[in-house]
Amino acid sequence: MSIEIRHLSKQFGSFAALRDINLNIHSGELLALLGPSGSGKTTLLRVIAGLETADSGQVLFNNEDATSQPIRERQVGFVFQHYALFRNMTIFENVAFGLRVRPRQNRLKTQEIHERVTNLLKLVQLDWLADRYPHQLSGGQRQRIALARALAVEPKVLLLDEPFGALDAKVRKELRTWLRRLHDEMHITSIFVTHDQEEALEVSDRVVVMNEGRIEQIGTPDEVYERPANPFVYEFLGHVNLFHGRIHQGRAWIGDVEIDAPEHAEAEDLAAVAYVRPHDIEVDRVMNGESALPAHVVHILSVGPVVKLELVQEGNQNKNLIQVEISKERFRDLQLVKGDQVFIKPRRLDLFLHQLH
Ligand SMILES: Nc1ncnc2c1ncn2[C@@H]1O[C@H](COP(=O)(O)OP(=O)(O)OP(=O)(O)O)[C@@H](O)[C@H]1O
Repeated sequence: MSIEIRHLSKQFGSFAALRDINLNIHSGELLALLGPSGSGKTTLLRVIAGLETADSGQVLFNNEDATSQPIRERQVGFVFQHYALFRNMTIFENVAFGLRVRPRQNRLKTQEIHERVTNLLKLVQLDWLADRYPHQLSGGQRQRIALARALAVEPKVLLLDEPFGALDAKVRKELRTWLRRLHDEMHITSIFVTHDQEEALEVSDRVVVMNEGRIEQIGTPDEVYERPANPFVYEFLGHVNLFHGRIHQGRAWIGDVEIDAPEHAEAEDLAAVAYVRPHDIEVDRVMNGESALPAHVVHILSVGPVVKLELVQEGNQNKNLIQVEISKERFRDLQLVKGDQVFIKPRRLDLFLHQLH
């Protein structure tokens, strides 16, 4: 089932929770809605589900307007952050629940219900827990059962609102991989709300980055991470260093370092900020080429395959730390210790005009 969202807006009193949202979700896609708290992710999910009505705009399921379609006709399955399993029912009965409460004329035969529930429990790899009660399961197991229960009624769309939000970091990571694999087998159009960037980037086919009720960028995890559309996305997705400089007729200067900026050919001596990821900064002990920024090392973190350096730019008023990531081999070649002077140069950067942000 494909989903199209057209010019969707929603106010709560005078507060705009969604502002002119436009989005196409492909059939079978796993899409993450990512953004800070209050950015409108849950509201958007609830409007798609039919739990909330928008003030204006449309939701189309398979090109048909679903805006006024009641919830039960939308065939959506839900999984929320807090597993809402029935405490007095076994795991098997929890998963079977949606099938048992169907009107008699649509209800499967007892044997068919048994088969479907058994298959689902196998799919979430918890068939051995069928006779237990929810309190006898771990948080991660309960979320997998919540997912099996949502899938039991064969939804066309699966909506997951921070499904792993209440779990500890290790279990979250395991369930991420597991959800990805499950989705690859089932191919149900799924929308997944999270404020955890790593989770969104690891699990989804595409990420929708939201902020203050608007979509800032839509793209594959690679696209939004490697080519952020604007400063908000840059800062929200991973660490980024900011260097202040100027742009003039297609050339930019950060300190003495001169950079091509063809996309700013029209700029006439404007203040700009360069956004540079920690792994996109070159470090050397000597000035390599005509220009580089002098800095000194204030901290070294050398655990794991990547060495993280914290530097302070010399002669710079603000003592903001510059974070740099280099390989262990490069670190060994440089033989750096705390206090050493280095010269740095951005290998790749994005320039944004200062007055716009
Ligand atoms: N029923 C409501 N009445 C009034 N304001 C609401 C209501 N529901 C949501 N809001 C407001 O709308 C904004 C968006 O909320 P929403 O829950 O969609 O954000 P979110 O991105 O999912 O945040 P979180 O990650 O914290 O869940 C918030 O500022 C919230 O306070």
